[in-house]
Amino acid sequence: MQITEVRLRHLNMDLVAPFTTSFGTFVDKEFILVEVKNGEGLSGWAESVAFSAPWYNEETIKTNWTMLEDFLIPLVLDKEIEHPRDVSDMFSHIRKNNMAKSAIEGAIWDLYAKEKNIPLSMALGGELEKIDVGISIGIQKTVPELLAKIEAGLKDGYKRIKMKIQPGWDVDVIREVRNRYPDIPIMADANSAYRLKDIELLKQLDQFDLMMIEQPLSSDDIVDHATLQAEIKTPICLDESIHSVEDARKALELGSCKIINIKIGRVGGLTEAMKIHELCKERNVPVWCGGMLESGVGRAHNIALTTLDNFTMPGDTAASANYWHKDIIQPEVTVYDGVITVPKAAGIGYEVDYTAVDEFTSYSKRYTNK
Ligand SMILES: O=C(O)CCC(=O)c1ccccc1C(=O)O
Ligand SMILES: [Mg+2]
Repeated sequence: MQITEVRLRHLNMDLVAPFTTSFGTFVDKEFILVEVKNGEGLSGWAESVAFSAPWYNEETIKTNWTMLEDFLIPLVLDKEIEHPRDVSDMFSHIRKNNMAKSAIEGAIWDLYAKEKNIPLSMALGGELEKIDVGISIGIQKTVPELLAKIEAGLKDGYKRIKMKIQPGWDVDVIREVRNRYPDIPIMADANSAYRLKDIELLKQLDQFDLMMIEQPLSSDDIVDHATLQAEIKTPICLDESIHSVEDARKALELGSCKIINIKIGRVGGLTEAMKIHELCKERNVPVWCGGMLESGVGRAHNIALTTLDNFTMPGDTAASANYWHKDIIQPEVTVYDGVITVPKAAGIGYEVDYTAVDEFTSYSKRYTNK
């Protein structure tokens, strides 16, 4: 396959409600949408999940744009690409910048699947036709507001409730949630808000029968997490700490976690995500697909990846309407009883709505060698 043109667009979409994590609050989502074209009029799509500020990882929209423009696009434009799985090797001499790499690699996977006229899920080797999803609920101002959000999530049928925690919004809040809902699957995501010195507090979480605690300690740590995991019963799930299959191997060998959250952008693309999935499958470690408040395009990629058979825990890919007044794909992602039916159309399986894309685009740029 050959990419003859790349188009980057900068979009900004308002969230239906603010989303607060231990590192900050989102009221809208700025992101880069990548479109790669071949000579036959087909387009492949993906989005960068980098945020406007470097508060989840070191990447930002601007660093991603620069990496794409200066390094990554020139490496793929007009090059003969035998298979999208080769793209990550073409980028291997460029350090880090995983979200930038993933944005173009994902678009090439979509284009490849469209050229073959098969769904992206099939191109990845995924077989599930329906996937289970949960919902991620941000830090709220009050416990009643949190309980109301949980109630709504349960009513929509989401298969598990993830609540964000941070110092001051943790043990007491989870206790109230547990008292109100003794049996539901709950997990907590700290986004690296604690340190090993908080171990006594973290041990208290064991009483609530949580499915897991996600990324309690530093975003670059796997050593202290191993110490913590040895001291608590609740499974630790790593998110921020895992950037590659090598990171995953080391974390599993150290005993730093029992579950891994796979985010395509964080690990540099679908090919690396599949490698982590494979490693975890060999070692009987369950994985699930994390979310980054994606538009429908990123959501579609998450859905395709989740069709691989070791994605045995519900992911964060909730319905479009949970985030957006209007999404940029047709149809939007819908969830019934906590289940998404995997689309069967070619590529990402949803049509990108150019009118909606234009509405949210503040600037764009075309790259060709001509
Ligand atoms: O609903 C989603 O897309 C996931 C929400 C979420 O938990 C999240 C949102 C923004 C940044 C990091 C995270 C995370 O999983 O840690
Ligand atoms: Mg997380």
